[in-house]
Amino acid sequence: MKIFTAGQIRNWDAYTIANEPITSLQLMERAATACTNWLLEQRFTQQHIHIFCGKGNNGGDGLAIARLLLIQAVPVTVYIFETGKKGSNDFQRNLELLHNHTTDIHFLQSTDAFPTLQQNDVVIDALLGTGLDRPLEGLLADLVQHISNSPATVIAIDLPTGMFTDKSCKEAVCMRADHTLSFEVYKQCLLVAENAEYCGNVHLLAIGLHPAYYETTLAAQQLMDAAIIRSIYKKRKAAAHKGNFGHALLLAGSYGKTGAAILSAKACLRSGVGLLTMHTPTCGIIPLQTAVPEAMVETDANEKYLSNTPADLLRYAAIGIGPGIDLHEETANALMLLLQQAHQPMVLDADALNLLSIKKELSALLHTDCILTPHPKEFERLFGKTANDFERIEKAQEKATELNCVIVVKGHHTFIACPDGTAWFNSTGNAGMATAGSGDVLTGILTGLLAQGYNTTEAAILGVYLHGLAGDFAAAELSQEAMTAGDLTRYLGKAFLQLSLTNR
Ligand SMILES: NC(=O)C1=CN([C@@H]2O[C@H](COP(=O)(O)OP(=O)(O)OC[C@H]3O[C@@H](n4cnc5c(N)ncnc54)[C@H](O)[C@@H]3O)[C@@H](O)[C@H]2O)[C@@H](O)CC1
Ligand SMILES: Nc1ncnc2c1ncn2[C@@H]1O[C@H](COP(=O)(O)OP(=O)(O)O)[C@@H](O)[C@H]1O
Ligand SMILES: [K+]
Repeated sequence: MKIFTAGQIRNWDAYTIANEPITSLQLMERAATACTNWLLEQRFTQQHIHIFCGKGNNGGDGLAIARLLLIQAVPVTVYIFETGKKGSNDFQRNLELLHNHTTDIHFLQSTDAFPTLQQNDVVIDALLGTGLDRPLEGLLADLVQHISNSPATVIAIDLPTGMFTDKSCKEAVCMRADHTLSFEVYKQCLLVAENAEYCGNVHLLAIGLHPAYYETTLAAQQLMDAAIIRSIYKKRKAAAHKGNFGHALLLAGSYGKTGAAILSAKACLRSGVGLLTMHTPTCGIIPLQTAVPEAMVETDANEKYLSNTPADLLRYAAIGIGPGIDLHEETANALMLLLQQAHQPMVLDADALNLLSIKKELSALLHTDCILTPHPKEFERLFGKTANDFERIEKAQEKATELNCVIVVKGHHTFIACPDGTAWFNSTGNAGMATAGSGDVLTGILTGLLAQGYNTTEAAILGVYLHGLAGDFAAAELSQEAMTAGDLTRYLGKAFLQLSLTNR
C-alpha cells in the first residue's frame, strides 16, 4: 500500500472532487459516515460522546459526525475551539445543519470552559488534521493536554491533533489518542515508533477517493501488504531437491553467546534453506551440534571468538555474519577478510555492524548484495545521531543509495531502505518481539532466503514480514510477555503456511 504525504492527500481529495465528480461537502459526509459507522460497530455509542472541533475541515468532519450520531439517537455534546475567525466553508455549512439537531454546542475560549471528562466518556478529536502548519500553543495546547490527561477514551479523526503528517512532533504537544480513524491510506506519521503512543490503534476507513489518482501517483514509501508478499514468494517445485535451495553460511557466536548462533541457525533452517554450515569458535561446537543437528559446523581456529574465515567460501550461496560474535580485534580482522574474499549475498547484523562502526574503513568493502540490519542504536553507531524517527528514515534512504545496499532499520514497523530509492514499512510484528535474540532469528531467516535465490530487496521484504508474522502468531498463542525469540522460529511454519494459502 502506498504511503502518501499531506500534499498528496490534499491532491487526491481535489482530484476526486474534480473527476468523480463530487462536492467537497459530500466527500466530508462520506468521511463522517465512515467514522460514525465505525463508532456504532465498535459500540462506542453506548457511552456519552464529547466531540471537540476545530474550525477547519477536520472540525467539519466532527460536526458531521455529531449530526449523524444524533440522527441515530446517540447523545453527543459538541465543543468548538473558538478562534474568532470564520470556519472553512464546509465547517460553516455543517454547523448550520447541526443547529437543526441540537443546542448542546459550546464555544471554548478559556480553560474554565473545558469540560471535566470521566472514565466512561468518549472524546472525538476533530480539532486539527492534515492542515496543521505549526506546533500547538496557548489555549489549544492546553485543551489537547486537558483531554490527553483525562481518563476518557480518545478517538482521533484522521490524525491526533498536533501530529504533523510528514515530520516529527517529538518536542511539541500532541493529542494522546486510543484510536485514530484515518482515511484510505497510511501516512508516514502513523507508522513511526515515536508516534505510536499518540496514535493508539490505527484504523483505515475507505471514503471512496478516486482510484485513478492512487494508481498513477508515485509514493516514496510503501507499507508491505499481502499483494507485495505474494508477488515475491516462490512456491517450492514438487520435484525440487536440496541443491535447489542453496547452501548458507552463518558466522556467529562467541564464548557465552553460542545461544545467538543456535537461534540464527534454527531460524535459517526453518526459512527453507537447502544446507547450512555454521562457522563458530571451537567452544560452540558441542552445544551447536546438540541443539541443531541439521546444521554442519566448521570451527574457527580460536576457542572463544572468531578469528578467521572458513575455507572454500565459494561453496556458499549466501552468508550471514554477526549474531553474538563480539568485538575482538581478530574478529574485526576476520570480518575484513570475509568482506574482501566473499562476493555472494550477505547479511551483516549485530556485532558485525558494531565492528563496521568502530572500523569505518570496512564500509568501503561492502558490496552491492549486502543487507545491513541495525536496530536504532546500531544505526546511530553506524551513521551518527538523528533527532527523530523521520530523520533516521531519511538517513537510512540516503545511506542505502550511497552504500548501494539494503538497510533494514529494525523496530516497531521495521523500515527497509533499498538502493534504488524504494522504501517499505513492515505491517507485521508486535512488542513481544522486543526480547533477547529476536534479531538473531531475523539474520538466520534473511540468510536462508538469500541462499534460496531471493535478491536482497526481496529477501529483506519477505524475511521481515515473515519474522513479524511469526511473532504475531507466537503472541496470539503465548502472549507478548511469555514469547521468546526461539518461539519466532517455532511459529515460522505457521507464517509460511499463511503465505501459501494467500498465494493460491
Ligand atoms: N474534502 C476534503 O478535503 C476532505 C478533508 N477531510 C478532513 O479535512 C482535514 C483537513 O482539513 P483542513 O485542510 O481544513 O485542515 P485542518 O482542519 O487540519 O486545520 C486547518 C486550519 O487550522 C489552522 N492551523 C494549523 N495549525 C494550527 C495550529 N497549530 N494552531 C491553530 N490553528 C492551526 C490552519 O491555519 C487552518 O485554518 C483532514 O484532516 C480531514 O479530517 C475529510 O473530510 C475528507 C475530505
Ligand atoms: N515493539 C515492536 N514492534 C514490532 N517489532 C519489534 C518491536 N520490538 C522489537 N521488534 C522486532 O524484534 C527484533 C529485535 O531485534 P534486535 O533489536 O536486533 O534484538 P536482539 O539484539 O535481541 O536480537 C527486530 O526484528 C524488531 O523489528
Ligand atoms: K484530529
